[in-house]
Formats: sequence, structure tokens, C-alpha cells
Amino acid sequence: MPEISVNRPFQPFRLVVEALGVDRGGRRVIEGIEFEVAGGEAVLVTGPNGVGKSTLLRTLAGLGRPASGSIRLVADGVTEPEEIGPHVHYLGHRDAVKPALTVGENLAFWRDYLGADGGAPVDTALDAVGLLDIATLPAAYLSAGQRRRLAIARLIAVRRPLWLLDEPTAALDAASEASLVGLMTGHVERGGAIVAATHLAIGLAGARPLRLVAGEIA
Ligand SMILES: Nc1ncnc2c1ncn2[C@@H]1O[C@H](COP(=O)(O)OP(=O)(O)OP(=O)(O)O)[C@@H](O)[C@H]1O
Repeated sequence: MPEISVNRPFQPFRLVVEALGVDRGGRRVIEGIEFEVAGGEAVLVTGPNGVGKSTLLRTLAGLGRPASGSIRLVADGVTEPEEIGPHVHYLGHRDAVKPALTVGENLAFWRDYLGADGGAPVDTALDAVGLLDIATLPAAYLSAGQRRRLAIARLIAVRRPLWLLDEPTAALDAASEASLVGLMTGHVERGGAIVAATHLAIGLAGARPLRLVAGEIA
């Protein structure tokens, strides 16, 4: 993987989750979740199917409202006044790829939409995930693993301190998985934070486990 030039460290910050409860379909899915993750740390959320891992990540990303409790980003001892959304990258199960645009156009669209400040140029990010050779291919033709790699290129092209990754290694081959783990390691080393939901062990050194059982931290 080529060296990414965007290696500026992040300012210290913490994500603070207190007494979080979330409902889905009128039912309390997660309850009483409390944890913190600071810049320079990673948390791996595990647990059986349907326990609420995706629900937790979606809620942290601001895609669903908590039924109770709070989610705060704290920097310099002060809670960030605005919503968390502008500070996070959320990679969900769906990769949000627009099939009619080319691979390069998809990434350029995200850079424009999410804000390119401090991120790597489109070609650099595509090169890092091995998609530069097919930058002009319509994204409709991408395989599942290539679509996921395009979504991962967003992490490189748009600089954000907190990464929320839902099963990030799904559909990736061994080499792509290793390069994603390298990317995650670099993010944490630069003072970024990661919360990732995963069934498979990810070899991310120093990551803290957070196991959910029956919607609560085990
Ligand atoms: N839109 C929805 N409406 C109603 N219930 C939902 C909705 N989305 C999820 N749920 C329910 O919320 C619970 C938690 O789902 P979630 O997807 O967060 O689990 P998960 O731990 O990520 O599962 P998996 O390991 O299978 O990905 C499940 O019981 C699921 O059926």
C-alpha cells in the first residue's frame, strides 16, 4: 500500500456514551450501555446475531435517536456543541455506492459532500485500496469486495477523527483485510478512534473488546 500523505495527528478527544438505550420497531434493543473511547483507542463490539451491534453503531453515528442516555464528543474538556455526525465516518452494511457513477466519480462525490479538507486526493485513496486501475469503471460492475474497498477509500479521502465500522472486513479477501487493519492501525496511531462491530477476530493490536449480550454490555 502506498504511503498516505495525510498523516497529521488529531487533536485529543473522547466519545462518551452514558446509559444509552435504543428502541427499534417499538422494542428496547439495547439498554444501559456505558463506555468511553478516546482518540488513540479502538473498541471492538462483539456479540451474537441480533444483539444490537449495528443498532449501537447507527445510533453513535447519529442515524437513530437514543431512547435514553447520551452520546457526547468531548474535546479539551468541553462537549462539542454540534451533532456528532460531522466528526464520524460510518461504514454500514450497505456501502452507499452509486451504481451509475464511475468508481472515481463516487469517491469524488463523497469528498465534495463530506468535505475534502485534510483528506487524500481521489487517486491516492483509490490507489491505497487497489482500485485506481478501474477508476473509470461504472460502480455497478464492482464485486462485493471491490464495493467495500471503495467504501473504505472514503476513510482515506475524507479526514474524520471517529470511525464507526460495521463488519468492515465483510467480503474482503485476506490481502484487503490486512490492508484495512493497517489503515485502522494508522488511524489510531494518529490519535483517531475506532468503534468496530465484528464477528471475526480482527488483528488490531491494543483494541478493547466490548461484548454485548441481550442488549447490554456483558
Ligand atoms: N428497522 C427495524 N425495525 C425493527 N426491528 C429492527 C430493525 N432493525 C433491527 N431490528 C431489530 O433490532 C435487533 C438488533 O439488530 P442489529 O442489526 O442491531 O443486531 P446485530 O447485533 O448487528 O446483528 P448481526 O450480528 O446479525 O448483524 C434485532 O432483533 C433486529 O431484528
